[in-house]
Amino acid sequence: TSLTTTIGGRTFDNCMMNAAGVRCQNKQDLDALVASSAGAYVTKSATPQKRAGNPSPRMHTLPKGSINSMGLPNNGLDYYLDYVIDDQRKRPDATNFLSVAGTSLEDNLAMLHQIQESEYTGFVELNLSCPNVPGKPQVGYDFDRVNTVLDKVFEFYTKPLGVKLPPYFDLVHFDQIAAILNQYPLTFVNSINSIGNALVVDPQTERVAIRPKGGFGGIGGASVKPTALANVRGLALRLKPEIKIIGTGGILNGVDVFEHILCGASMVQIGTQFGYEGTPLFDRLAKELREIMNQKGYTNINEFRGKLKTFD
Ligand SMILES: O=C(O)c1[nH]c(=O)[nH]c(=O)c1I
Repeated sequence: TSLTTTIGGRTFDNCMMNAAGVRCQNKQDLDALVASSAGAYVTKSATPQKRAGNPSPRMHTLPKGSINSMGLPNNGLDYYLDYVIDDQRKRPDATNFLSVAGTSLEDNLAMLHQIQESEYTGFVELNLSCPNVPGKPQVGYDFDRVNTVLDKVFEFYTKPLGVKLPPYFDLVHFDQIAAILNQYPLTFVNSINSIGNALVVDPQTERVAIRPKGGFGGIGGASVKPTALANVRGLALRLKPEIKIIGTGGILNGVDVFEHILCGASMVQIGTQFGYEGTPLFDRLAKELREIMNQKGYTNINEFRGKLKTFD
């Protein structure tokens, strides 16, 4: 049973990888992903300069997932661009993802110009959905800003690029965001980012769980899977077929991977659970997905991608 998948003309021997932000901030993390059975890696979302991020405690684990308000801590674009270019020289046949999350249009354009001029030939994931930079609304929830950003980007950027989107909660919003995205030569769309600005309370101490923003942060893990599947399916039904979908959110087991692919995902990313389990996760998920595929008689993931049934 094959878990290979193709996006933007690049073939990945495994349809599973990490989600940006989790165990991908420094060279050691990324080397571990390279050494793992993950089909690719994505780097921690970069800003032009190194950032310390929000004050701790800024991440808290829950039985049903996690809450975080990291605040975009990262080593700066140069660090990650150097890493992916060095890796590309060593492994020219591998395709990976460089995530960028400027806190302004100018920063995003400056970073993409730098990447465009570089020898990097891999994918860029433009993060339009960081919920945790105080005072900075998520671009993904302002449709005019999404249009403006993509207009400006595709004036000059010619390498394969996708966007990381926040979860939407209204079918009209699926219609609106898909109508915008379908106008651009996007290689992929990654859905979903964490469910932003949730609140976790500790009833013992009667206090919030994390320090930044009065305790408000993005939720990941098991509890977000129904929202993640809805967004993957909602976009799969609306986006032009050349825009592939990366499914992220609520993946703990092989069955969750299967469900994301059934809803239309070509690749899946794992965040919260990868944070807990580390790279052995990818071996476990592949084994579990293969078991499901064998039971159902599928030999590759193309046979069931997007084949979710409805009652009608
Ligand atoms: O707080 C973060 O660093 C963060 N946290 C998230 O849950 N999603 C994001 O895109 C980011 I950039």
